[in-house]
Amino acid sequence: LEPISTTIAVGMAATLTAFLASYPNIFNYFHECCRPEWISFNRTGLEVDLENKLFGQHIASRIILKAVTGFMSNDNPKKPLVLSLHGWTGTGKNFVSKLIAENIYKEGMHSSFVHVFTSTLHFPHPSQNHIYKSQLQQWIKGNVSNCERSMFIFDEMDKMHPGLIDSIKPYLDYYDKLEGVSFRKAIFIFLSNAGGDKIVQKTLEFWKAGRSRKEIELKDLETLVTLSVFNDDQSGFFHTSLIDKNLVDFFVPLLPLEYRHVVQCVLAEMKARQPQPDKDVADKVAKDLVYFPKSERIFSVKGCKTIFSKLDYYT
Ligand SMILES: Nc1ncnc2c1ncn2[C@@H]1O[C@H](COP(=O)(O)OP(=O)(O)OP(=O)(O)O)[C@@H](O)[C@H]1O
Repeated sequence: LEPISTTIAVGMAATLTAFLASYPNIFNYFHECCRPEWISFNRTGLEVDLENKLFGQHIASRIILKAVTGFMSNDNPKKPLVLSLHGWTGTGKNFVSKLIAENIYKEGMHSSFVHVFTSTLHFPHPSQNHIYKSQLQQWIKGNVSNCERSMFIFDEMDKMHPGLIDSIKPYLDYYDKLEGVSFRKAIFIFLSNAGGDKIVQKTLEFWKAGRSRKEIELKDLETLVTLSVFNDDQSGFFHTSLIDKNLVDFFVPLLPLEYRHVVQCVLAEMKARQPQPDKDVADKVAKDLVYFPKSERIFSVKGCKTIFSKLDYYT
């Protein structure tokens, strides 16, 4: 009979060998790298997250699940995935981008393959646009050559200078390779408030007609949003040919949030902080927010945006 210590040692050696076989470079196990161990799409995870964590956005949930699933399950996409998310403030545009990132990258938004640009923060001075342009192009190219499954999120896209948007256009197109780099597996997500007022108008129309919000379909909003974005001279999309060249694969409208959605947001945040969420406190927080339009007071002016700091005050 072998001593127990020998059996354990043999077992450990076998485990170590198997481990080293799957990780030829042990460094990759601990350090994020561009490999399936770190980047792999979890469709069920995204579906469950959209269902349970994103409130009041039935259209966005459906499009995003379909778009991301289709793209990530295609090993040879013809172009990068380009999503343009539109909606009123605090309706979940950044939040849903985070859910996408978390279900693709093990490190979620902290992944070194997820890059966020905020127009007013990263490109504040129009006079520097020529510098921003080449920096942005170099940055995108460098990151995609490092990892083709990179994700780029552009926040406040409506405040981005049209020239800057134009400079990233080639990367969104159907090119096989650009200067030796293929961009076809990258994901670009544009976030903006552009078209948000049209989405509000339509949602209000349904409400006034006594129709359920869930009856609103993408076709009720898509043309409205693209037209208003395209014709809005305040918007960065204006003058750019992102829209007329069909480089955006999906326009994703986010609906304005109602009182009941705000309550859901507060309860979700409470749950994250303590095991027993308190519905009365959630109601109090939601009641103290401002709702519009003035006569009907249906939609939260700031969506779910400010509730987190308010919650500290109520608990
Ligand atoms: N539809 C939603 N469902 C669940 N939580 C939401 C939703 N909308 C907003 N939230 C919560 O509110 C926070 C702020 O929302 P978020 O930053 O996503 O808004 P936004 O649409 O990007 O706003 P802005 O246009 O002002 O940038 C999120 O981190 C999330 O916790």
